[in-house]
Amino acid sequence: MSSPRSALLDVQLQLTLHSPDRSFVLDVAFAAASQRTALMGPSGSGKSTVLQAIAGLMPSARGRVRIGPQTLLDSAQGIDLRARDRRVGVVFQDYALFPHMTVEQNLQFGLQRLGRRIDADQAQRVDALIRQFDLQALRGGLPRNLSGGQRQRVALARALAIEPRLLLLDEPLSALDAPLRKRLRRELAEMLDRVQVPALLVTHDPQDVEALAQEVICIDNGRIVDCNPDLGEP
Ligand SMILES: Nc1ncnc2c1ncn2[C@@H]1O[C@H](COP(=O)(O)OP(=O)(O)OP(=O)(O)O)[C@@H](O)[C@H]1O
Repeated sequence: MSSPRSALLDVQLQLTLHSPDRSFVLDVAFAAASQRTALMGPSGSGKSTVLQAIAGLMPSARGRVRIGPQTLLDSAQGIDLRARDRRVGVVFQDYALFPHMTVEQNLQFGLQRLGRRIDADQAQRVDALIRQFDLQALRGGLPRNLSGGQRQRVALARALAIEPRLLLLDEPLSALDAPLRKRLRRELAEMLDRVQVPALLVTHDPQDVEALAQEVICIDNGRIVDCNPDLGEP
């Protein structure tokens, strides 16, 4: 498949996951031109696997991943950047904050190289994110003492600390109850507008798509499918 020149995100991935009793084959190709794209599909269809492969967390993935002009993976050309070098920020379903680290340490984590302290520019960036996401009063607190909304802000700020080329959000609202979900959906939309980093967002919820995405890609059983299949009605 050729990649449209205007694509922000150009993805073509093949991989197989094996367990003793079954295998799952993922074979997808899609391009997204929008700043915010939703990836929708039923449970088990491969959404998280796509995000992990884009982030470089699936070593067996083959194919191609480009963000604008940057190639992160091109198996035909022998390019396969390590996860750290891809500069892809991930917000996991349950936020995956490090429980023993403070808010500030969570934000610093992605910037640290083994055994080294972060430099002055990086510390400034963390400070700016703490201000931007209104986390000043919480910077020394531990994740277990934060509300769902505060955790979401920390997770997003942490993903942005690495100055990502792309943000991947894996069901960022699914851990929340309905009223909070509604409020945080709005806040997330505003935050994503503000940060101006392209985002690919996994969700099951059409309301998330409406509020957060300009384009939708649908996946089923490891394949890209038509989001609005023609039902053959007159
Ligand atoms: N090691 C493995 N061996 C075989 N199949 C696996 C393995 N790991 C995951 N799978 C399967 O891969 C498929 C895709 O999983 P994935 O987590 O990407 O789905 P998903 O669309 O994100 O689902 P959900 O919406 O429930 O989070 C699932 O059917 C899952 O059972």
